[in-house]
Amino acid sequence: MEKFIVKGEVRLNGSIRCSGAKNATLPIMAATLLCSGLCIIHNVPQLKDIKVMQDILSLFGVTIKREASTLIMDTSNIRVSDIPEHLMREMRASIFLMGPLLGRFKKVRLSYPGGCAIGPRPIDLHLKALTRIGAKVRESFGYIEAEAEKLVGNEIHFDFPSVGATENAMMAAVLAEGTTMIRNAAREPEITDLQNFLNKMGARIKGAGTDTITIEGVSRLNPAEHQIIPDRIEAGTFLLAGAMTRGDVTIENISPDFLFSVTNKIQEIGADITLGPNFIRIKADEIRATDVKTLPHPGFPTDLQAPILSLLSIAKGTSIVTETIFENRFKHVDELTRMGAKIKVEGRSAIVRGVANLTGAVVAATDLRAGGALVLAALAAEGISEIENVHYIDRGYEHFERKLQSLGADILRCQ
Ligand SMILES: CC(=O)N[C@H]1[C@@H](OP(=O)(O)OP(=O)(O)OC[C@H]2O[C@@H](n3ccc(=O)[nH]c3=O)[C@H](O)[C@@H]2O)O[C@H](CO)[C@@H](O)[C@@H]1O
Ligand SMILES: C=C(OP(=O)(O)O)C(=O)O
Repeated sequence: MEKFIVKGEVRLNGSIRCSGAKNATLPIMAATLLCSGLCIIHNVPQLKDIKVMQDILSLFGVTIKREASTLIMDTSNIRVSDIPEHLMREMRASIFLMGPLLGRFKKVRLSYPGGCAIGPRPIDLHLKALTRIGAKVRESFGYIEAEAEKLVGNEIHFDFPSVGATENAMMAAVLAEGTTMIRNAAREPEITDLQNFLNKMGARIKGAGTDTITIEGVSRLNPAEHQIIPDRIEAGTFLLAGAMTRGDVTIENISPDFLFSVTNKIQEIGADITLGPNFIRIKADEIRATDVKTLPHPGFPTDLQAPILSLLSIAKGTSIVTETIFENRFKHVDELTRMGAKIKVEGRSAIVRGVANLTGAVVAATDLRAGGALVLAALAAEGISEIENVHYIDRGYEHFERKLQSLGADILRCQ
């Protein structure tokens, strides 16, 4: 198992280029199953989750070639297939296969998706949405089967704006007869990216980015070429790394619009933020405590809760971080405590008493963003830290240590 060795207390300095967004790429890759022909997807990050999606799609007869950050995906010879349970379990995003397969073949059978252990992650909203447009869903022996003679547009109202359920509903409804309206839809930028890709394929979707999405069904979709949006979570993590090390870091190739909730928070705690048309720069010195509550977009993203908790652990004063999206997303707290952080979890909140210094320790990533958060803590800590379970970090941060090294960090990957 690989680990990172980090020597802390180096101020990060310089600029990095933001990679393409994992959470936009995964549903878009799944959406290529909706057409027959050659789709070209640019700005695809090299990540473990993307490789798993490639493996799953190749079972369906999709041939995929990577040229640098471009995927050339040929869906001309798709066949229906089962997805082995071990691949479904690899990541949450395997559930994205459901919408497109149902849309295209009117039938899908798969087991429950896996993914990071950050609390229960039911798929009831996905299934309800598919049922609303005519699918009959059966769940038995750990498998879900959905089929429909035809899919028919309808109103879907989500009790909660689930990102994945909104995306699955969009991908199933594009080939339905008539119009589907999704209310209380999630508003994340990745949903707008999916809408843009599907529309390039010939879909008629509008409203992504708002809480109401309208999909006028069409009879077929064509292959398309698309550029994935930048990864706002990666950008946010590097901004927080800049603040954590009292550094001066510029993230290039990122639209500040994606990150207002994060840049506002960072300003609130005393760092200087410069927003450009296509970049964000952070300069930080002393950091003050603040309260943070995760919310669906445009609120503060849950995927940056762990990284900002690391930062607040060395802020001046006491902060309260409340996680409202996932029930069990504070596993990094025990590890941060080993590094000298003073954090107490009470229900859905973490009370963080800022300390002057963290100290290096051997810690283990418990999930993707928890792993990112521990690296951030190690960058600021006195002495040397070892971060185990790097495979979680590789799920979602492209060339993480290389990018940090380019900013001056002393970080090495080893066995
Ligand atoms: C691949 C991907 O894009 N992952 C992101 C996506 O995950 P994901 O799509 O899984 O997140 P959701 O928005 O669906 O989940 C949010 C909340 O809704 C609940 N829920 C969801 C679906 C459902 O059928 N029933 C239900 O109760 C979940 O348990 C969770 O408490 O959005 C999350 C919230 O921004 C991010 O943290 C993940 O990085
Ligand atoms: C939780 C995440 O991803 P997933 O939904 O794929 O588990 C994440 O990207 O932080």
